[in-house]
Amino acid sequence: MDDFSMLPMAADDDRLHEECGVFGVFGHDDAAALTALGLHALQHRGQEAAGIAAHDGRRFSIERHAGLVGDTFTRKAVIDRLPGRRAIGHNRYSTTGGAGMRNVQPMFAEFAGGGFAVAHNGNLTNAMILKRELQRRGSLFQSTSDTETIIHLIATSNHGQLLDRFVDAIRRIEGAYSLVALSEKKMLGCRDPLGVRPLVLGKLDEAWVLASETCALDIIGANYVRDIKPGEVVIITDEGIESLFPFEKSRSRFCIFEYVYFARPDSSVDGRGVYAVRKQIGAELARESGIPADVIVPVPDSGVPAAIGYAEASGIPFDLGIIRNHYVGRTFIEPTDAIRHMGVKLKHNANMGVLKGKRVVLVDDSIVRGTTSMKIVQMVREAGAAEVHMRIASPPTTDSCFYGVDTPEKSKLIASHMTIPEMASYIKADSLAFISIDGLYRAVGEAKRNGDAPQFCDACFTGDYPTRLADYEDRGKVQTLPRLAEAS
Ligand SMILES: O=P(O)(O)OC[C@H]1O[C@H](OP(=O)(O)OP(=O)(O)O)[C@H](O)[C@@H]1O
Ligand SMILES: NC(=O)CC[C@H](N)C(=O)O
Ligand code: SF4
Ligand SMILES: [Mg+2]
Repeated sequence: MDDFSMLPMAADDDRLHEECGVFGVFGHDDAAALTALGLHALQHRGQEAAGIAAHDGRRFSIERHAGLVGDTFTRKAVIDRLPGRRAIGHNRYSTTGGAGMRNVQPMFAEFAGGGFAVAHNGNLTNAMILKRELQRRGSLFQSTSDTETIIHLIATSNHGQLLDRFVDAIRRIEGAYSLVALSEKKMLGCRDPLGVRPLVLGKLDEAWVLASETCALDIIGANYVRDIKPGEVVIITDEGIESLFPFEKSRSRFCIFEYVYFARPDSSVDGRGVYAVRKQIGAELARESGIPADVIVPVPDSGVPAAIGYAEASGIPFDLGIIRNHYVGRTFIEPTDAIRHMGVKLKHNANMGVLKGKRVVLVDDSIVRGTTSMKIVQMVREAGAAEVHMRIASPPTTDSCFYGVDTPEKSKLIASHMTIPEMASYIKADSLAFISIDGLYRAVGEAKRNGDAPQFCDACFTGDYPTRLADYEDRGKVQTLPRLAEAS
């Protein structure tokens, strides 16, 4: 069997998966409890497992558990096992390596100079190549996650001080990473040179806070200070905060899909409110591909802000024609194929009174495999709609993500092998339109996409990857089989 355990995993089901959330607090008596709250606010970024590592000035403690933050970290006994004024945490949705406990973060290592815990959002694109090289030199990997590579690069660095070793390690990794790490004396935060994944700095009284998104600052009442810059390493100690910029300056390529789908609408990235951007995408979409209709209906939850923007710009009333069941867990187990095909009905149901006899425009953020749209169009028709038009708040998803978002492989992306009219007939919509790539850029405040130097990562819509994909290009070569069976 070919092993691609160190390559991003292809999602087995029909939805886009989240990525990960990271959080850290330095200098607060309730560091672990605040971290649990921060992770709870970031729960949308990963639901497989959660973990917290804390340091009390003498020792580290760590708790890692499968499932949601609230399943474990609301228990006083668990928080009591995480003493200290410093803590970091992680919500995981795996992109490299299975979902088993040995891959759950934060990862912890004992170096000659002391303990080190690290939490990673993103995905490394050369982790497998580095892993092979490190193993040949004697490194013993405990997991199959890309993140562990960073630990071995630090351990085997020729530099002396931990910070120099850390910088040496991040200079060798490629791809996307927002990291939060804890050493004996410091909390580190860092973003890859292109700043693909988000990371913000906040302050709560005297304590420093790092978080994937501003909504995690809000939950604990911390003030937003600023976004960590692409390629920046922040070093937080009892003496204060310092920054290093160990990379050559390059243009930022933040993930544009964070604005479309991943980030929480109440978060801001680089001063742009995610909710406002989503509404603007809807407005652009209405201008680009408006159609006479009676009602604008979002596919909840992720389609809601774009549908509001579409309705405002088109002057057509917005209404909730589809109701979502919030108790369907994101990892709901559908035991048989027949039941699996009913999947969307478990989550969405038509609100007949709003749809009957109406010309309906459905607004969703994206089409990945087409499963959701096909089922929703059918459901809306069965509820008596006269016409069903689908409008999508992102360009067609033609390519997989290698930077921390678990998309299916390219061949499973409907837009990789169908034209828009073919997709329209596949999902049985009366019409289908996607926002243009320039329309999307306008919605985030740019005049248009700069083809020579794109302002964002938009590779899943353009195939224009901002970094080399070394492991992917190398995938035909010898693979390292995981020796230990693990949950996938
Ligand atoms: O074309 P498909 O393969 O069906 O995938 C596309 C759907 O997946 C996502 O929603 P999801 O159901 O993941 O979650 P949400 O509730 O956050 O919108 C996205 O918002 C689309 O609705
Ligand atoms: N989605 C993510 O950001 C995952 C982080 C890391 N690549 C892992 O698989 O654990
Ligand atoms: S490929 Fe798409 S989802 Fe992945 S980082 Fe780039 S824009 Fe974001
Ligand atoms: Mg959705």
